Amino acid sequence: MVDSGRPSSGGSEGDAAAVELRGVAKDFTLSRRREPLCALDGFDLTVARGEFVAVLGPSGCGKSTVLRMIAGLETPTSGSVRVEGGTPSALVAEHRLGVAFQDSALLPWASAWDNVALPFRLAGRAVPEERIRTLLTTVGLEGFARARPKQLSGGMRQRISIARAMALDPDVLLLDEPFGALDAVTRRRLNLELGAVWARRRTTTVLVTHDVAEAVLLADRVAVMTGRPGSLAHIETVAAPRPRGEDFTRGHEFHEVVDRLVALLDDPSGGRR
Ligand SMILES: Nc1ncnc2c1ncn2[C@@H]1O[C@H](COP(=O)(O)OP(=O)(O)OP(=O)(O)O)[C@@H](O)[C@H]1O
Repeated sequence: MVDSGRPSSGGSEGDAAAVELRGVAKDFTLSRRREPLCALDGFDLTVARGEFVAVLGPSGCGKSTVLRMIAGLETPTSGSVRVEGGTPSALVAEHRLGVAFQDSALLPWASAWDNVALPFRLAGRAVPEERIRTLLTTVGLEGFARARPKQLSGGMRQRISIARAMALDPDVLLLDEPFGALDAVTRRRLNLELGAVWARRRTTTVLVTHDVAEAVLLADRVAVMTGRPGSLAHIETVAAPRPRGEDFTRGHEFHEVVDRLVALLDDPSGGRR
């Protein structure tokens, strides 16, 4: 099922790259008196079209910065970030990028329905009622279309965020700890649901997470970063068929990969070779 490998950043040859970061460095200037903080240095990652890649790494290694660069919210200090062959901002301008972050704010005064419909309105498109209904059903909220966020649980709100990120059927979906604030049981259930939803559409996805089991359950490949300044330490291919359910998470191969990745993350060298 698995194939642990050297940190080659790419999918197999011939795959069309949906996301490509090459030699990316990012320095943050905190104040004029202090040295810039080097968050990333020489970071490479290639995500093939239709691939699900999870990014793991020690706290502060630059995972969110990577995602924010793919989303066009940060620019690299050096190196290049290409998404679907163009710049992230070009993809954003065409509404082809879906983003769900842990703190993705839902409109508090709007219903679940209106929150999921928001991307259509922002793109100046007619709201296709059937599509909104399907999205709400997909994330298990068909009975809550009229509920406002404060009437819903944290898990339900995260499902709305994910439905909203998928609303325009984006070319690339970016998920930053989307279930980070949830209890372990809810998180596990949503992981299984997201895996099932993803297996139907296979949207190119990059997920940032601290949860090794979540990464192995959901991803085709898991990228492990070094400590700050972050670079790619290791790529793990998870070749198990989809959809992956409880059987997969109970199998010894799943636990073998999880253990290997946990050991890498525990390595005080941060996985540097
Ligand atoms: N806008 C910013 N200005 C200054 N420093 C920043 C900024 N954004 C991130 N950093 C710094 O860059 C480093 C990487 O941050 P980032 O949030 O990408 O890490 P992370 O791996 O996602 O962390 P965590 O796992 O703890 O969420 C951190 O040291 C952080 O303090």
